Amino acid sequence: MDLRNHNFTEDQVRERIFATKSSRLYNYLLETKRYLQCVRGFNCSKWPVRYPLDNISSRFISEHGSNDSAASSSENSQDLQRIKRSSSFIYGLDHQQNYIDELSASSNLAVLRVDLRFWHGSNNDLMGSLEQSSISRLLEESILNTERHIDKLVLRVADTSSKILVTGDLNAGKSTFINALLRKDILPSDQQPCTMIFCEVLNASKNGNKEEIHAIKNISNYDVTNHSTYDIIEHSELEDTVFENEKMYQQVKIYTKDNRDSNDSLLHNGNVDISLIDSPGLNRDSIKTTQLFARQEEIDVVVFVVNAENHFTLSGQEFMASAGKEKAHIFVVVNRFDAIKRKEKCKAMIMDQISQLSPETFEEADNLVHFISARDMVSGSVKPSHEFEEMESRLKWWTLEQRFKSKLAPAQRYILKVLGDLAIISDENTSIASNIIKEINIALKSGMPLYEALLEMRKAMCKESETIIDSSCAKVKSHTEGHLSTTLSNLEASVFKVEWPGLFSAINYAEDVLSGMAIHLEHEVLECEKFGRSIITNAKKELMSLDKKRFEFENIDKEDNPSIRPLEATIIESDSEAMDSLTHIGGISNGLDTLGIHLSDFFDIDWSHLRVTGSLGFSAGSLVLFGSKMSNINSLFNLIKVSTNLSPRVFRGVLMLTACIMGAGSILYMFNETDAVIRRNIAKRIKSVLEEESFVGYHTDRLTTETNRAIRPFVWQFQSNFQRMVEAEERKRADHLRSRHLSQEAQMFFDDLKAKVNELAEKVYAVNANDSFK
Ligand SMILES: Nc1nc2c(ncn2[C@@H]2O[C@H](COP(=O)(O)OP(=O)(O)OP(=O)(O)O)[C@@H](O)[C@H]2O)c(=O)[nH]1
Repeated sequence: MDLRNHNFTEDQVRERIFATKSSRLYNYLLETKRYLQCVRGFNCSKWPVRYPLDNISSRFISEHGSNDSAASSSENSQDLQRIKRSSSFIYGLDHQQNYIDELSASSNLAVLRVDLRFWHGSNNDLMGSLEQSSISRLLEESILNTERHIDKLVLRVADTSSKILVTGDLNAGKSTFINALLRKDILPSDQQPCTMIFCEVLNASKNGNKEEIHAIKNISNYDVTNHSTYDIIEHSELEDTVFENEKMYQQVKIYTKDNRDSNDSLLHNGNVDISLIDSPGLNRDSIKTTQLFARQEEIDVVVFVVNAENHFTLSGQEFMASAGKEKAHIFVVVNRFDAIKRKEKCKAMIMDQISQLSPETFEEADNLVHFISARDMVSGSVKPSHEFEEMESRLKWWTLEQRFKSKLAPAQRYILKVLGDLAIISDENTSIASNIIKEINIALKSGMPLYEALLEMRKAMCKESETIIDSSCAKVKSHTEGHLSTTLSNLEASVFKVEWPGLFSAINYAEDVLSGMAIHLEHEVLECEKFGRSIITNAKKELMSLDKKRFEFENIDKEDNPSIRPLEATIIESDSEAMDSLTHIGGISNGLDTLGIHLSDFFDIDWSHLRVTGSLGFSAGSLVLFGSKMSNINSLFNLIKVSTNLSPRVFRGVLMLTACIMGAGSILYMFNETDAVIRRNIAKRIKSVLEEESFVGYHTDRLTTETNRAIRPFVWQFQSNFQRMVEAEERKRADHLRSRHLSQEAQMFFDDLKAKVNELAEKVYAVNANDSFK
């Protein structure tokens, strides 16, 4: 809609255009901030946002608060082009050098640079010294700073007021000039240089329509609605405060009413609230502070008051040169012109100075340079001169005009720069993500056969390790069982070597036989234990050779599994422990330990057949036979059978004779066979005791169990080594899958961001902030 066709005044048209553009830029600023927050959130929670390394500068080049007036259409156009052509880079997991090379060809980031003051070196060193996570953290900080700056710009775009800074040489008449604009004697003025602090004059509407003077100690905390952030002073105290400033105030804000018509008033002109800031006169102490003040973003216009009698002093020249860099145009008021006699000469000299100090201002001199006498206007008692009126209307026009440049253009320019950076970052991250996905797909595909082979190998080798332990235990079992059973069967033979000392030492002999058999048995048990150890040693060797095969499994990266120790090391460390577990503790049998010599050990009595044969038996009549063996008895009965054909008398005689012979034979036999009887009886008793307590079974079980126990930990370790290898492979695959998923997410996120950034950039570019009437 063309507003000029609707009978609006020029100011109204300008204001409406300004309001529309402000509102659009306001929303674009918020949208840009949302994108930054999204990138920051993505960086924190999902994906360390990759950063073009050639944008890491050793000094943080802050774009914040940069030359607002330098914002130009051509620069914005360049930013837009930068967004459109933001290039893609090749980057992969192992392509860091490639990455750096490619990056050198990339466009530069304008705002989202990271601060790397601590780093001095080449990009190659950088990759070594800086992890991706550190760069991401720095980027996050940079994004946060950018968001904070956007917050400031949002406030600035939303702020409808404008600020005019009035500065100039000492005693040039700055305070008088402001009073003249307000038609009020509000600021103290003196012939002596007097203003010590910045005094801002604002419309009372900004303070709930109350006329008050706020003296502020800490301007950064100042809040007009919070009384604790300032002191209210009376107008009568203002002079002392401004001239002496004993309480060290940083700034004074004077809220005043301008009862004039809005067309006449500068403070409330119907469209924009304008505030005027009186500053201390320029000298060596104040010039830096005033330069800084003038550079502030909220200062829309700088009015430089020159004393017509002095022209531009050195301080004035210095200020003009420095302010000209920030604000190309300076509104120059040459005051005290009434005191000049040769006015044209004075004008020419001052114009000459301006042409050198600020050519832009000189070019717009009709609008921007005015020769006046402010003192004539104080209190509004006098009708303003034509020059003063002209200056006043030009100042109002210039202030409103400048708002486009000072408020909207920086915001527009800043948004385009941020969007340009986001486009470059999006491109880079999309490209990196896509390369990561490709590499992961290759790694997953090529790793699959290896993984399957590993699983297969684990299955076979774990089975083999179980076989080793089972066959070892089976060998120990059968050996112990067989060996100890044979030992028991041949127990008598084990003491053949014990010498028979004769009948009178039969007890000693029996004791020797008993202990000899016990020693023999223990020796045989030890033999079995020794056999068990040899089996364990073999089993370990077999396990070690299996473990070597595991360790040498092709392509398995040992560095991935640092926790897996070769089995050999563990076996060597625990060797003696494993062997000791087979050694019996205490005696080999409880019964054997308590077994003593019995009287029956000396007699060969078989109670089950009710027969007694022995060394001392000799009763033929009672059919109880002594000192004979089964062969004797059989002979006797054969003899009896033969004798049944004899007469009773003869038979009795034969019987008696036989008994005598047998008795004598038995005595003789006793002398000859006692050692064998003792051995036999003791062996029999030992066997019976050992059978009762399952001697063979006990030792067989013990050695089998201990063999199992000695080998089992190594089998477990071997199996767990394999398990860890498999788990490491599975972890690697899971990591790959996770990174692929993240990379896919990142690819989509940055693709989407790039599209949104492009779209927004077009809209921002379409706001012609530099031209208020288009
Ligand atoms: N002749 C003449 N004197 C003026 C004019 N304007 C101001 N003065 C006088 O110049 C002196 C200084 O005026 P101020 O307004 O205090 O000057 P200032 O620049 O604010 O002074 P500082 O802030 O202290 O540097 C006063 O005595 C004024 O009366 C003018 O237009 N003509």
